[in-house]
Amino acid sequence: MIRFEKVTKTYPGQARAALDQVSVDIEKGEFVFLVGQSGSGKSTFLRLTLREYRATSGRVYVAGKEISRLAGWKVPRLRRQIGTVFQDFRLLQNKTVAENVGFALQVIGKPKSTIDKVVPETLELVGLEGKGDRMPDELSGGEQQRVAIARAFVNRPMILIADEPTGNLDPNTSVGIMKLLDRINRTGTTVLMATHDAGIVDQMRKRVIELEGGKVVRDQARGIYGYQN
Ligand SMILES: Nc1ncnc2c1ncn2[C@@H]1O[C@H](COP(=O)(O)OP(=O)(O)OP(=O)(O)O)[C@@H](O)[C@H]1O
Repeated sequence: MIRFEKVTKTYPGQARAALDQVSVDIEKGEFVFLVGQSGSGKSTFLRLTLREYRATSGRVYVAGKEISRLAGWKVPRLRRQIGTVFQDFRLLQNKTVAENVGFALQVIGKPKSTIDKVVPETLELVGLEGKGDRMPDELSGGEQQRVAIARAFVNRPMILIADEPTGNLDPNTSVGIMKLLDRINRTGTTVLMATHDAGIVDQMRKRVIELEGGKVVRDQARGIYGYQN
């Protein structure tokens, strides 16, 4: 589903590569934690997967396609297959919960009848049934993250990328968010999550890929967080 072949990314003006000859293979349906100290290259890995950047050398494949060579006009189609969730939720504050989730379908041209059916179903899936008419600022942090996950998942992407999704949440709330991501993963969606949350990684026992100075230093099935902050 995601394959990096000797991928190097050097940002303009930087002497050191942010990712250095990284090779990784992630199968459909896997749940993978990406760990490593600040600056180790986690965000760069995620951004290359989304084609926000092109690799300086090497190849990045998503769903069998080599995306570093993808024509620019095909990038939106790629991104539609990848849901994204961030630490800071990134909800549209002037739209209701249902509108935030429905907007993702609206922009890809889905008819209103589909949106009216799928949005409540997805809100129910994330445990927010009945809260569609609320505004984001009327929700707790954990609930706002559930809205963000609903928005990322509403068109059933093949891949869900989560960058520190529990970074702003207390431990109990984080457990709820992880249960939800696990549930989404069980529907067949590949989940790739960058995190500094040792407790969560140790509890979930999923595959752990550790980066250090832009290199993969560990790739462990049913792994633990395993490094000191
Ligand atoms: N746009 C950019 N321009 C120049 N250098 C960058 C850019 N983005 C990241 N870097 C550098 O690339 C390296 C890897 O950064 P990256 O953001 O991928 O790390 P990270 O593991 O995601 O860190 P964090 O945990 O703090 O989010 C760092 O040395 C960083 O300074």
